[in-house]
Amino acid sequence: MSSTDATPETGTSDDVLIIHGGTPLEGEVTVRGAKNLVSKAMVAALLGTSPSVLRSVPAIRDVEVVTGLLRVHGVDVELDGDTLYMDPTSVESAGVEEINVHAGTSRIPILLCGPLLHRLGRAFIPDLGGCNIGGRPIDFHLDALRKFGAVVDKDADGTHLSAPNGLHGIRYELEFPSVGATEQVLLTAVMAKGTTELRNAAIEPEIIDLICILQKMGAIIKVHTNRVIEIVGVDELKGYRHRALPDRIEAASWASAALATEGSVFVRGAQQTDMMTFLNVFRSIGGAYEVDDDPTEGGIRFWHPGTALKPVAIETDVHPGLMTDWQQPLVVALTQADGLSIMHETVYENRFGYTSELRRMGANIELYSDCLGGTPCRWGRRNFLHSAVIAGPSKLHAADLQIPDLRAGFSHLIAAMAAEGTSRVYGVDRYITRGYENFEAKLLGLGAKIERPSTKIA
Ligand SMILES: CC(=O)N[C@H]1[C@@H](OP(=O)(O)OP(=O)(O)OC[C@H]2O[C@@H](n3ccc(=O)[nH]c3=O)[C@H](O)[C@@H]2O)O[C@H](CO)[C@@H](O)[C@@H]1O
Ligand SMILES: C=C(OP(=O)(O)O)C(=O)O
Repeated sequence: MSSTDATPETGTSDDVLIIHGGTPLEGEVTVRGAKNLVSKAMVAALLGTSPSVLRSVPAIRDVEVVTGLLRVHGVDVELDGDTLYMDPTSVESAGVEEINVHAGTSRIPILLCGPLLHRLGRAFIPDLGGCNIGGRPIDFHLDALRKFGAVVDKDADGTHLSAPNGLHGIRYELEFPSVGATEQVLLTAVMAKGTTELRNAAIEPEIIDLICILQKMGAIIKVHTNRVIEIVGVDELKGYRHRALPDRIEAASWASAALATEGSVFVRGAQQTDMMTFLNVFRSIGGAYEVDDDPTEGGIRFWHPGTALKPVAIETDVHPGLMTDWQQPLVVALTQADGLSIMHETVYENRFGYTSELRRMGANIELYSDCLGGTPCRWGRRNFLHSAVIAGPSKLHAADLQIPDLRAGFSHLIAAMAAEGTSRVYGVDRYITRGYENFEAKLLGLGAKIERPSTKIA
């Protein structure tokens, strides 16, 4: 599967942000619904026989992409402020070309399979987008769909699926607790005939929120201990009303930015329960935080305490471990810690590409083909052997940076804000807007000195 994000292009046009670094970020930002839930919640709306309403929807490109996909299938989608209304009562199949136009850079089309097979008896998956962070196969998805009873045909356009004999519940064990494959099984099993038992499932907060949505729609889903999820198929689901859980990746990105720039940022909407592992790491590094758990106005303030940051040895993992999408902004903060840190990536094959740009800025980061402490990775075959060793503190200096993917891009923004001098970061519109709402306005609100080539800062 190819990725539209796969080939970073040298920025030539206006897709560049000029950052005058060296200013601590101070102030407040608000995070809305999580990118990694909202897009899936939109797919779930396809399963309903009545309209769904999703609140706290962020203005990000992934939402636009899924809106386009739902519309080509005849779903009426309207956005009012941050509330999304989706009416799937006239769902219809769409042509390959129409779907390709709307597939964009997202990985979401793969998740339409189950709902479309239930609603229309067939589905089509184009080449998928998403971040270019190593191989992103869909073998678990297709294997599970086949077991549910789908017939899968690949041709030059993409993958065509049909379900001539309907879909039936399965007993299935994932080789790795894949987020997307768990969602695939959930979205298919809720209306399959009989019961499905999924073992070694992913249990990320976004998945639990998706389960809440499906339950509101009429599904019967039991989350057992030890990564086992049981789904009893039902004949019909109705629409839902739901407020998306806040984006814990965006929240952690702002927290890391506060630490790396020696600032203080209140992230309104950030929730302690979904960020416990991050908060432990943040504190271990020496960062300070305070939780305000007011249900509407609350959030978490993150700040640099004014004393030297401490090195840590950590590894990414599936929930409840340290999220792989938290890794890149944290590494920038670790360039400022006093000593040797290790960040071991166990989820993706190739998620340290961005460190070469940090090295050009003066960071002392080496990549090693070894596991943390020489021990094998927890997930058998996931032994990708990728560790970054960060020797800090390093004085970062300005550079021209080319963003390779979404989270790497935000880490480049943080590095540029922490660095002395003026950096140019290319690819912000192409990559950052996929997952960070109004990031420029938020940066300006925090006192960052940024400008577009055509504008002047005050
Ligand atoms: C839109 C969305 O929610 N994206 C998130 C989702 O991605 P996504 O759902 O794509 O990530 P997965 O959890 O599925 O992938 C984890 C690992 O499993 C592998 N794999 C996955 C499926 C498959 O069929 N075969 C296979 O080998 C992948 O290559 C990767 O090495 O979870 C990731 C892990 O928390 C996050 O980084 C992404 O931000
Ligand atoms: C990897 C990410 O997303 P996606 O799965 O949409 O590429 C991410 O959000 O960092």
